[in-house]
Amino acid sequence: MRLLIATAVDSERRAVTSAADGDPTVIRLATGVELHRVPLPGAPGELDAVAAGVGGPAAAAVVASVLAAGEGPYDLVVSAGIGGGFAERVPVGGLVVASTVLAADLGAQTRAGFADMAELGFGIVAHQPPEELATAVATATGAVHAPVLSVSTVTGTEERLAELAARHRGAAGEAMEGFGVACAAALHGVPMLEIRAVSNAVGPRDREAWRIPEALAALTAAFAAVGPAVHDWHTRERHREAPQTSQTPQSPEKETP
Ligand SMILES: O=C(O)c1cccc(C(=O)CC[C@H]2O[C@@H](n3cnc4c(=O)[nH]cnc43)[C@H](O)[C@@H]2O)c1
Repeated sequence: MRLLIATAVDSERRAVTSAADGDPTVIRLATGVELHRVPLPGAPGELDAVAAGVGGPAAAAVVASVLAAGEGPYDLVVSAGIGGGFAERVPVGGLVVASTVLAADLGAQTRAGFADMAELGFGIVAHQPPEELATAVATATGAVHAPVLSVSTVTGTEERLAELAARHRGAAGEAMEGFGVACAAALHGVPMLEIRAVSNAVGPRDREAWRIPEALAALTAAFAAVGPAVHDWHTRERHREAPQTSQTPQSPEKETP
């Protein structure tokens, strides 16, 4: 089993790979993108981590290029990193595993308010990670399992917080890359998850209140714990896909004279 983990920056990538023992093997692709490969903690397989850049466009471009580069095949893509948390659902230092990955600000401003790309007739604004897997990973990591919003602008006011919370009731997290990673994974037919470690509360900008080291430590703990849940899901998926073998004994082949 092989997983591709896309973080935005190097510190997040290191937080992921440091869940495994030993130094990563670095694989430099023709594009210059670096994969940092470690054994998957707690299960057979490998994990390739890439720092794909901040924001959805960079994440989508890099993940799509890695999936096309031939280091796989990958069984799962994970968008992982720090993120904002909606305070009533998850504390700073906590984790969110996305039940839905939502493009929260991709759309148009109309006189009647915001209209998203789906309402405008331009495709989808939500990707669904495999429900059984996301639930198992949330349980294994102690994460909140709820929608995560992908935005291009980090929320920095009460007004914006209220607007997003009203439009996406139940959302627990906000980050920038999930939807881009999900688009790339979907293009290649690979299942996808998003895991966010909360570095700050979504709301009025307060850079002093960000807790990046605590969130990175939570990210490492999450990746130390996900292996068995992912392995069990992958095994079940393989059994679902495998053709049933016949129980009827085969008659011996006739020998040609
Ligand atoms: O507000 C600032 O001054 C500032 C300075 C440096 C970086 C930032 C970022 O917004 C980094 C975004 C980066 O981290 C993820 N992230 C973390 N918290 C949030 C959030 O509340 N809303 C959206 N994204 C967040 C994001 O996925 C990026 O990778 C700000």
